[in-house]
Amino acid sequence: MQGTSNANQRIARIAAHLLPSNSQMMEGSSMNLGWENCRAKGASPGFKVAILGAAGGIGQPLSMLMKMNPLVSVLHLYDVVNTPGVTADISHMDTGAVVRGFLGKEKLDEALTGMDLVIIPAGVPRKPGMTRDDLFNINAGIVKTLCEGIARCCPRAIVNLISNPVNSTVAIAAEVFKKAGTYDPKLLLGVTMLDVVRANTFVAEVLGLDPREVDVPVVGGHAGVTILPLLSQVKPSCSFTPEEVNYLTDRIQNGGTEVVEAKAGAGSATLSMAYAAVKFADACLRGLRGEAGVVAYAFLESQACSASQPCYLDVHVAGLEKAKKELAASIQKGVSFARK
Ligand SMILES: NC(=O)c1ccc[n+]([C@@H]2O[C@H](COP(=O)([O-])OP(=O)(O)OC[C@H]3O[C@@H](n4cnc5c(N)ncnc54)[C@H](O)[C@@H]3O)[C@@H](O)[C@H]2O)c1
Ligand SMILES: O=C(O)C[C@H](O)C(=O)O
Repeated sequence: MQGTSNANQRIARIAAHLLPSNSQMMEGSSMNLGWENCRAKGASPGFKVAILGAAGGIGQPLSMLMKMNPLVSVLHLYDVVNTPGVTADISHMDTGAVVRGFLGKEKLDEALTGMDLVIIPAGVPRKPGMTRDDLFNINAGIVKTLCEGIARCCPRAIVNLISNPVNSTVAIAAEVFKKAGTYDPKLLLGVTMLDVVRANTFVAEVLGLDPREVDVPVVGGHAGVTILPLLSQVKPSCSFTPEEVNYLTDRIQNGGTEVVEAKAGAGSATLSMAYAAVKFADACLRGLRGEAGVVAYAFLESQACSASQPCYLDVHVAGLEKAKKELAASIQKGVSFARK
């Protein structure tokens, strides 16, 4: 993730055709476990998923929703506080996944061993007046430690990274995995699905449609101007006035701040984030099991948009240069932190 091409890491299309190699590699590995081995006592066949930061504002509803996902057979809940209570509570739900709780740093490796998918909402949230980048000093270290565990215990797992600032934490994770020799850009995904969820909702409001009928591609990173809603690519096909474009772009780019201010010091988006994280995780699991045509957006390193192969976005997206500049700086900040 260096230079211009780094700034271009942004599109995520988790299409099933990208993932067969991943599935194949996992078949032969001692970590992964084909469908049969994924069977836990009392559970249906399915995937093993760990949530790191499971007792938090996002972690709790996310754990509940993942327990309801039929593709999950084993759910590991890890946090440095309160995991036993959350685990006991969630484990009483009469759905297929078996739930296990892991409390404290010494349990991290156990929580991660054998996982197919690791979702990370660990870290502190914003308060009014803060930027996501203001969280860097605390969250960078948390993400680094957790990713070192992933490299040790489940190097072929898909990682869904939620902890902010996503534009830098993904770079930190990538550096950790590179150092461990386990980095595969296809497996490391910064979660920007909440931007898509918000865009669908706000665009549907303007168009007078049901949000479930609306599909707004949102690319780029996950902070202010780095969030790039592609309003010309909305489905169903439609057009907006310049005023609508300004209103929608501003609202989508600042949706997180809208929630932070409304919560007035009690944190940032948790419930909509848990919903978005599950939507994204479900897309990953469906891709992983070989389902065709699964498409989602995330923040990742993409060779498709390198300097030598300009991406079509370079031509069409207003604000892209601004986004690239800010992304390049955020990525570099993460890289420098991880390398020091
Ligand atoms: N990507 C996105 O779209 C998006 C959306 C909303 C929030 N976020 C980010 O998600 C993060 C979590 O938000 P929240 O509202 O759930 O915060 P929270 O404070 O409610 O929960 C965070 C949890 O992380 C745990 N934690 C802290 N250090 C840990 C460690 N070393 N290992 C494991 N767990 C650890 C805490 O104990 C806590 O339970 C924040 O950084 C926030 O900015 C991202
Ligand atoms: O805005 C935040 O700090 C949390 C999150 O990134 C969001 O978009 O809601």
